Amino acid sequence: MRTLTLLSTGGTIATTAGEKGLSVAVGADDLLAAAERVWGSGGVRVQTRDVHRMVSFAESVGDVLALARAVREAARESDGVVVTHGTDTMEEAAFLVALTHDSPVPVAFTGAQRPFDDPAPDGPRNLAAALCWVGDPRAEGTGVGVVFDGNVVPAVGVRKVHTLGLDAFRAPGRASVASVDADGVRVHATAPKVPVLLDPDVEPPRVDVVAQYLGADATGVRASVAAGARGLVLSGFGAGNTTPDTTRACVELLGSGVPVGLASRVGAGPVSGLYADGGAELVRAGAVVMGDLSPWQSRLLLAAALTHTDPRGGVGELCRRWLESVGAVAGRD
Ligand SMILES: NC(=O)C[C@H](N)C(=O)O
Repeated sequence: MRTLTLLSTGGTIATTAGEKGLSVAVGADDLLAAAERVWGSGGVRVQTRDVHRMVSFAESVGDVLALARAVREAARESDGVVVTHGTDTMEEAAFLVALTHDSPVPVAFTGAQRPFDDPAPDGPRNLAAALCWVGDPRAEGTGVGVVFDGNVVPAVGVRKVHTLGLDAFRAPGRASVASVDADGVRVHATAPKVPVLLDPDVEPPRVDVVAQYLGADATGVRASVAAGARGLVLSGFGAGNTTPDTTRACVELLGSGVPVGLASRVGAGPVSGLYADGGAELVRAGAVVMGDLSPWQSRLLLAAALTHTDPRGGVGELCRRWLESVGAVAGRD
């Protein structure tokens, strides 16, 4: 019989209503029992562990690294791993775990938009689908994904696309790997192989995201560096543009050896250095073009790359090769 591991971390899926608002009240065993009422136990054995009990907007990078270590352990002793997690930072947590995951054992993040005690909760069905996916032999070697509202989406490129709707996770411009319903799993596409870039025992350095908005000056850039950021990612306009003040400050930073990643605030599509005095200027100065990754995933990629001492061609080239291998930027040859 296949053995799966369910790791619970909290999130709305595990919350109930109280006087002050929703708070985490339920652990892995109760979540599993609710999921098994959806389609039964599926002939697999599921072992459970509560890693922590938090809403995901309160998690730190250190908390997610502790989760990555729990996933590593679980992958050694089971055929598939499911993580229940808050949706607010699921796209970052799943991505960070994907950067550390070096096993063919599939990992699925899932959660809910409605609390555990909602009269029509989505959590049990999402969890049932996630267990069904990682318990399917065709999931082996597909890495880390997010299973939500019946879709299986790879962690790389995934975004939360709705604040409250049930169909809350997509990777715009990328295919779903599979779908899951009461009939079982339908496989649609091959998941990209994700090269390991981060040791989960190593805390990466601080990398900040700097937002762009009409008339933004360079205060955010300067404040981040003053606060100790070893790299920055710009959440740029459109295909990756920045205000003149931001461009000037970042060109200066790049000149002094601080890596700057270029991403977009748009929500879909790749960035490209097109405009003089905007993205083109930054790319000429050596900014790392983050392809279609969100600023939040880009920031974790750059932080992970910075844990490597003197990588061949530098940190920017390490990111570029990684982005190319997961299909986030176009290949050179
Ligand atoms: N739907 C959710 O899970 C949102 C919740 N605030 C969380 O991220 O923990």
